[in-house]
Amino acid sequence: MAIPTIKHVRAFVLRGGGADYHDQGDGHWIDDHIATPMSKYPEYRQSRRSFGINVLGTLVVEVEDSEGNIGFAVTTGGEPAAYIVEKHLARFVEGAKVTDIERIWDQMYFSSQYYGRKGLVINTISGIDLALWDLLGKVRKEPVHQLLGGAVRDELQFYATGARPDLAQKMGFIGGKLPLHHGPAEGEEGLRKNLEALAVMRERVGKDFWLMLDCWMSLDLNYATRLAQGAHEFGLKWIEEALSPDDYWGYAALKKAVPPGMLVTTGEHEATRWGFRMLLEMGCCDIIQPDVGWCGGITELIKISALADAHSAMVVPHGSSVYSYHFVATRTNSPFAEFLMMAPKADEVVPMFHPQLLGEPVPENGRMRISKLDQPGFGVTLNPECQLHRPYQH
Ligand SMILES: C[C@H](O)[C@H](O)CC(=O)C(=O)O
Ligand SMILES: [Mg+2]
Repeated sequence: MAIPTIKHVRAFVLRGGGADYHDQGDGHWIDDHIATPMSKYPEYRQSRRSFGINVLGTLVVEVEDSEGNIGFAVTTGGEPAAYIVEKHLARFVEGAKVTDIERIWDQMYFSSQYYGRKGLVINTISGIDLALWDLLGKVRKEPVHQLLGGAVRDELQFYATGARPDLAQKMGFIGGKLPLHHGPAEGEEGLRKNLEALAVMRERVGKDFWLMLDCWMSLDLNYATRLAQGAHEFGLKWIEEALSPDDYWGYAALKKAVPPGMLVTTGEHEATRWGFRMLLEMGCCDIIQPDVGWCGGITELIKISALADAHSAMVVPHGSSVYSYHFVATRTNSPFAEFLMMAPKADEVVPMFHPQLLGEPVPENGRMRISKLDQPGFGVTLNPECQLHRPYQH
């Protein structure tokens, strides 16, 4: 069979939720006084949008081959990412074969290393990489999980992230991860309130349901240690992203300091095999949480996951909807998945990247049959009602 070549790469920007899931309206639980590294400034404490968490918006990458097949993906990155796609990285994609994914990744990464390596540039590379996997799946008429070697289980099991683990329990999820509301600048009273919120939730869900705390990089080592110790009596399963992603030394110390049985997790703002190598070799955590749309895409996640396996660490990707479902299905060291509750009150299951994707599967009773992921590529289409904007062209 002749292998098609890639003819066009296009980058668009979209606003309003979706892959940039922090880009929500007023009153959403995800923007309600959540502890962040900016919480030390009172004026940026109440809302993450106030410091600009949603300035970028969604990046949509489309790749089209010589036979008219189109692969696409969404991630965070917006207009600056669209610029990088069109003005820089497109040259490594156009003209390549649809199977050249590994070489394209290598060229994108090393040609942008002098200004890239992490953050926006790796989000951008991830978006292109996911679009290429989607295209390959469409060309081969196979879902991405089959291209990755096939599913190792019949269904995925999910925990839910959101303000209402008690409702998530009723919806069949195996656990609930609460956002932490108060950072160190809110002192002892804030710490008390954090523990009270956990205690209230434990009371509501009973003793066996998993409860976790997502600290979104907001703490220091001392506070994180005290929070973990205080949370132990309420059966906290894990403390997530307690420290700055750059503080590998702090994570290694935190992992030693938490009560026995409590897990330390992090990695959603980490990128590439080299970043995760730091986390794994320094003994920073029990579970790594790469975001498929931010860590380098599927091509890089394969490497990150193999490294984690060799360190006996679990890989439970952060959010990222279908892009992580197809991966988690194929790995024994990814025993469950995250579902971000994007309903404003976290009281119902809505597709994580709503409204941008059509055909986006959601867990039912906290589970998803792998047969829900059997369409070619990632099995989703762009919602034609979303207004695509193409700010740059090459
Ligand atoms: C709830 C967290 O602050 C964040 O918005 C999502 C996240 O970190 C996670 O799902 O994990
Ligand atoms: Mg998190």
